[in-house]
Amino acid sequence: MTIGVPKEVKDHESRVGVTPAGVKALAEAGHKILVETNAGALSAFTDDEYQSAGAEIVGSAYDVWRLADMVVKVKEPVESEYRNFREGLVLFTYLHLAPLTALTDALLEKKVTGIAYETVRDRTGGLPLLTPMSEVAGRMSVQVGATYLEKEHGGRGVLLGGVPGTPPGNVCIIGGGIVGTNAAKIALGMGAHVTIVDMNLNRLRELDDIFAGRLHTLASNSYNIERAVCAADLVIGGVLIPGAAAPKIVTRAMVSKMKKGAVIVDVAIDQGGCIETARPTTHTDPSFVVDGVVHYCVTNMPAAVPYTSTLALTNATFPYVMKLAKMGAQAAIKEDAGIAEGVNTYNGSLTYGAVATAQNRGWKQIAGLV
Ligand SMILES: NC(=O)C1=CN([C@@H]2O[C@H](COP(=O)(O)OP(=O)(O)OC[C@H]3O[C@@H](n4cnc5c(N)ncnc54)[C@H](O)[C@@H]3O)[C@@H](O)[C@H]2O)C=CC1
Ligand SMILES: CC(=O)C(=O)O
Repeated sequence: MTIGVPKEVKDHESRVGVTPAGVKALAEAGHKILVETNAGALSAFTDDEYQSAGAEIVGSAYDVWRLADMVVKVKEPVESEYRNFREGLVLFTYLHLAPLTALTDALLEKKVTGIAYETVRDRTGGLPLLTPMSEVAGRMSVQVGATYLEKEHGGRGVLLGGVPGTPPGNVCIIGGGIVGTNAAKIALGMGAHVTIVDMNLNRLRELDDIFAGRLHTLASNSYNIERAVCAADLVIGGVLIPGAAAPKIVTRAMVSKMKKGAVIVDVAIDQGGCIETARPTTHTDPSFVVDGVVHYCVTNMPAAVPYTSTLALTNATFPYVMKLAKMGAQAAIKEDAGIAEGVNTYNGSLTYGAVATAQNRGWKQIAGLV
């Protein structure tokens, strides 16, 4: 199979879909790998390293897309990349289609097989290709939030850990999954007072055990959420219903009652955001203020730490890249129920129910199409 690795074009996206180590393993297995020049440069991988590992370095993104059977990326294509879509192309990347109707239309129109990292499942029902970036974004969310809490950045001037004789900052984390757990680790490490809200009571029990009672757990309902966000200096949004548009569980009215200079980091913004006042932002222009509350809603947070993020992401994605290359997408989808769960578009059909619900359109089960 010919595998294409284009340079990412989304704002400040500095990760890359395959590392030189991945290229070496693919080349040894007999595959041809086309890497766009400088695709790995911001993750500290040079063209020379890719070439030594067995890749062909290609001068233009257009040629990488045109010549590849499967394109392996990191982020959902931006509009300027849609022209590269063509029938039969396999695209393996984050897609986050629920809030992205134009991208969904383009993939369907060109009959691209779109396999979304964020909906691939493992045998335990987990999301193995979302997890590593949720770990990164969860940990980052607290350091970003701490920075925006500084007066200089529009915040209320609270040091999360406080110092002896002063109260610590209050961190409220909505969603106790991978983002939430990793945010809690860092916030507790900094000495903050941490509350974590989830609708899954068993998850709250696990968190209580994991953190040995060092954080407060709260069942998710609008009464509890309003009280918790109003008391918070930093609110972190980490709610997910896989593939679906995130539910807006922190409302505009709640935000209006928050402390002035408090900070919201809505990590779930890639699925539309779980805070009603959130809208997607970029690393170039990451924040805005609503009702005196600073909002940070960058849809590709891990791009800020590309060396860590590329390694963490490709550690997880690479076995799937290898399997898709070895078997071909159709056979891999038939054989591996977890990969089948990743298929969001196939031969002109939408194949993921939660995306269809978010966009109010029809869909088909992938099992009936391959
Ligand atoms: N902005 C960025 O750069 C990044 C964004 N993300 C996003 O972060 C979000 C969270 O991801 P993960 O932590 O991996 O998901 P996860 O599935 O591990 O955790 C989500 C949690 O939300 C909880 N939840 C669902 N509905 C809820 C409700 N109504 N109230 C309270 N809790 C509720 C679930 O019970 C679960 O514990 C996703 O949208 C993911 O795509 C992840 C990485 C990077
Ligand atoms: C998960 C995701 O959207 C990201 O890592 O950019």
